[in-house]
Amino acid sequence: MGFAVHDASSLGVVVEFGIPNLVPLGGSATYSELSERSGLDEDRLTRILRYAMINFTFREEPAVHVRHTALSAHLARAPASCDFLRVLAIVSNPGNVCLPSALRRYPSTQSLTQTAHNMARGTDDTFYAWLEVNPDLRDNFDRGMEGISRGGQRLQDTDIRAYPWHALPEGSKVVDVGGSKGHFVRDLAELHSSFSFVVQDLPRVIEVLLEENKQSPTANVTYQSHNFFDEQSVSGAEVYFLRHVLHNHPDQECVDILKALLPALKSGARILASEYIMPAQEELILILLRRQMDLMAMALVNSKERTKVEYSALFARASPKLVLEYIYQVPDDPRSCIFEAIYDDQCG
Ligand SMILES: C[S@@+](CC[C@H](N)C(=O)[O-])C[C@H]1O[C@@H](n2cnc3c(N)ncnc32)[C@H](O)[C@@H]1O
Repeated sequence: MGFAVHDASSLGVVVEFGIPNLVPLGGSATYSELSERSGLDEDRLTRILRYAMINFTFREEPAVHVRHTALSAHLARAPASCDFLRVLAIVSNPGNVCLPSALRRYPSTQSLTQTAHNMARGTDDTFYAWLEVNPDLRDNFDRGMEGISRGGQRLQDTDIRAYPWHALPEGSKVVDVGGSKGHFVRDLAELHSSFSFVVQDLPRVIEVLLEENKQSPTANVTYQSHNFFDEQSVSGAEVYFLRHVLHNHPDQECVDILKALLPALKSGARILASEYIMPAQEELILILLRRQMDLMAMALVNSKERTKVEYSALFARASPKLVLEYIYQVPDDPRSCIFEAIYDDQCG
């Protein structure tokens, strides 16, 4: 287990150098051909791939000829999965491996700047502030968020199916707070043409989005730079959607993010928080994945994956007027759920 870091590092090299797409799906390529195509020297490439083969990623048959397995062929066919794996490899895992020394230095802190990420990168910036000043890594991260949502372990289809979007009034406004590349909102916009959508994120993300969507803008989607710790700038929307935002923050910051929404809420407005939930009991593999995500949240942002009860408590701390109405799930994804809190100005 101590060496398992190289499961991740070898997989990281495979996706970083785009090896899945360099091996023909119906044939083979030699190490020397792959070295030439990828630009990685043959000796290192061979050793990396032979390690990856132990994890059933590629196989060698006959000697020095590399072929696909089901796993490597999946990577060739699913660029979205590779985008997310690249985030793990390039952005997250340097922080993940620093967890032991970070906890030795900071054994009990909730500070966003005393994390394994800070130790790994030698920076005093929070994870997201650091991404803002590293544009290549920022782009890599944003593509990965779209990748995990479109082809990875956190499909946004779950959010589209779990919540009764059709029951919202015609012409509803939905604000996707921390919406990254707007991938969720653009899919939802296709299904609900009467709604209008605002995607909010940090300036660097929105700059890139505006540029990318210049040619073919989606009619009812707009993009806006907004720091979600500041007072919400779009008032009177029907829905404020936070997908995978709270799990990146310690409790107090989550409460601050929710409180920053309050001045914009009309009575009946909904805050929807879509998150993984830490199960009480589940299949072993699902628990492992949740535990892995939980430790990554600890390593990068001093946060945690929370149980349903812990998420519910965050709404109550933000305001007694936020009434947790319902928790939505789809039967085929017990890992994810959408918490719906409705703002009731008569409460509290
Ligand atoms: C884990 S990603 C989730 C992205 C998207 N909601 C999804 O589900 O794919 C968290 C997002 O929050 C954004 N974010 C982080 N800090 C922020 C802040 N202070 N204000 C606004 N957005 C922020 C990040 O840039 C990132 O896009």
